[in-house]
Amino acid sequence: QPSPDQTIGMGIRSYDPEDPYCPYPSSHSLLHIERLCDSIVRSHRDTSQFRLEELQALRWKLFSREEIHAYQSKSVDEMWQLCALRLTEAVQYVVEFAKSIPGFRGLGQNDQITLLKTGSMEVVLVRMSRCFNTENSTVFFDGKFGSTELFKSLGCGDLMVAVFDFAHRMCALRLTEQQMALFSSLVLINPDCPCLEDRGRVHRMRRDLEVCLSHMLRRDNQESLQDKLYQKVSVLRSLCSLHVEKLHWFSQRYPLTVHSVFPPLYKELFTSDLPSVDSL
Ligand SMILES: CC(C)CCC(=O)N[C@H](Cc1ccc(NC(=O)CCc2ccc(Cl)cc2)cc1)C(=O)N1CCC(C)CC1
Repeated sequence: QPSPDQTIGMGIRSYDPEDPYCPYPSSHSLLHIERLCDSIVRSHRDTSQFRLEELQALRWKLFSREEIHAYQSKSVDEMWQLCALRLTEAVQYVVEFAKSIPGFRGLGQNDQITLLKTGSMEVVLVRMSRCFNTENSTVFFDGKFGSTELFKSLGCGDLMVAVFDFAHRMCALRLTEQQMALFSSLVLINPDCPCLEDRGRVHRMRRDLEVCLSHMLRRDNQESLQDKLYQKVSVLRSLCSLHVEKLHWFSQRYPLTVHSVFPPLYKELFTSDLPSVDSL
């Protein structure tokens, strides 16, 4: 007698729930999809770095003129180190999120790292909208909210404008945490990544996540959001390559800083040298 979730909805063949990505014909039981949604939403909540309520409570805690002046008086490499540290922190939470996406751990180590190398920065930029205040264009950084002027000494004003502009546009979509969770998992599970070893398996994961997202948007009566979200992916890619480009510019001018002070995880994810696994 097949167990209930092996026959509900489109699913016609039983599958091993322990290995949700064993190859089976393109059919998913509704229960499988709803379970997948729930587990991704839970993972997002458990790895979101800051709860929305915390960020809401802090959103009018702005830096004073003196504090802003202090940041602007930091040297280029000092400010870069601080931002790289914050970026690495944010990436580490995204790595934990990725590892708890059903099926991700089932991928080969190299494919996990390949997906993280490209996707983790993109998810950081998606999540960043949670700590962005569109009313005064400020972002949570180092305990308070600051505008682009805070980052003047980085010497990459164009990137800052692009990052803040993207945060504005993400906020305009007014995603719920559930929708952000699913969108983040879609950004990470990218079968178009170059040099994937088991592309088929990533494809199957991706297809289920797409079914999850459309299922959720239908439930939220917001199907129009689907196209807007998929359009955001290309902006994310360009924003990430701008980050990497600026990092190369910076590492040429301050090679010692990048090679001695930058957080190890950051060097692996955003530089071309071969990744190691343990620091993940
Ligand atoms: C609270 C949670 C919900 C989410 C927490 C969160 O999103 N933290 C981010 C992480 C972050 C940090 C830095 C950047 N980029 C830059 O600084 C551009 C220059 C650059 C490029 C490359 C390197 Cl190596 C170093 C610096 C992107 C993101 C954060 O701390 N932010 C948001 C973005 C501004 C620019 C800085 C402050």
